Amino acid sequence: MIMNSANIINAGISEPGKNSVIVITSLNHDFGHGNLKKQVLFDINLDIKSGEIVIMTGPSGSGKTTLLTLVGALRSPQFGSLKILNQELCGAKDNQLVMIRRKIGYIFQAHNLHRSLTALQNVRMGLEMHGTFSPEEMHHHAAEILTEVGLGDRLNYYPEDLSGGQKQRVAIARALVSHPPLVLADEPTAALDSKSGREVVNLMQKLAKEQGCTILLVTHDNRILDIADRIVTMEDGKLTSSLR
Ligand SMILES: Nc1ncnc2c1ncn2[C@@H]1O[C@H](COP(=O)(O)OP(=O)(O)OP(=O)(O)O)[C@@H](O)[C@H]1O
Repeated sequence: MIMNSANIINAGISEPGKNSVIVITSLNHDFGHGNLKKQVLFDINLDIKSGEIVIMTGPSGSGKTTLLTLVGALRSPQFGSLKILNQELCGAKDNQLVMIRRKIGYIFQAHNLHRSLTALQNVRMGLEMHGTFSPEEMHHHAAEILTEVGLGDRLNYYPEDLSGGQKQRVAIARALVSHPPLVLADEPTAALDSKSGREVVNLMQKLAKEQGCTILLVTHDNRILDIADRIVTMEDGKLTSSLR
């Protein structure tokens, strides 16, 4: 593992908020209005440091995906405080949410690859939205990270010609190609057999540690808990425990 400053800082005792990528304070969230109003998150407090891999587990319907989408700036927080990379998302304007999204890599259960694009073209998309790379640079970086995830001989394959594990590896390459400081993953192994699931999380862990990025991963898969630096549990909309 390549040690970077983030790992070294995390090895010691650190103050709340310092070197934090995610700082959540007294966060509540409701769905619906009036009689249909339902509170799904209650007084969430969480501080995740740079370079940490945190797994969130908990029963179905407990609020994990809701919290992940709030952290990912994919829905707007209503009450409390949610700071991602020092940007407050409560009350943030749309363009501020868009800027934050560019700094986050997303990996979902269903890989969400574009069927009409090759593996290489799908990964390139992870760079195109930044608008800072030439076509040659995008090609080079996409081919390089696909080779790193073991798909150097599948660059021009379409998703339908790849296995589930290979598709998820393309999704990981797409999420990490721009070296985002934060990666959010929702059930990344749910559609995979245990061997492919293990390969996929090992790969996420390796790339994340090399790049020094922070990962927040939601899973029901007990077989992958060992990759976490910390495990937090959601129950009935409350974070009930935090184990290191
Ligand atoms: N868009 C929505 N509108 C209304 N209610 C919602 C919405 N999204 C989620 N909910 C409700 O919020 C609660 C939490 O859902 P959420 O998907 O966050 O749970 P989860 O822990 O991720 O579940 P799972 O493990 O099954 O994915 C559930 O009761 C769900 O029905």
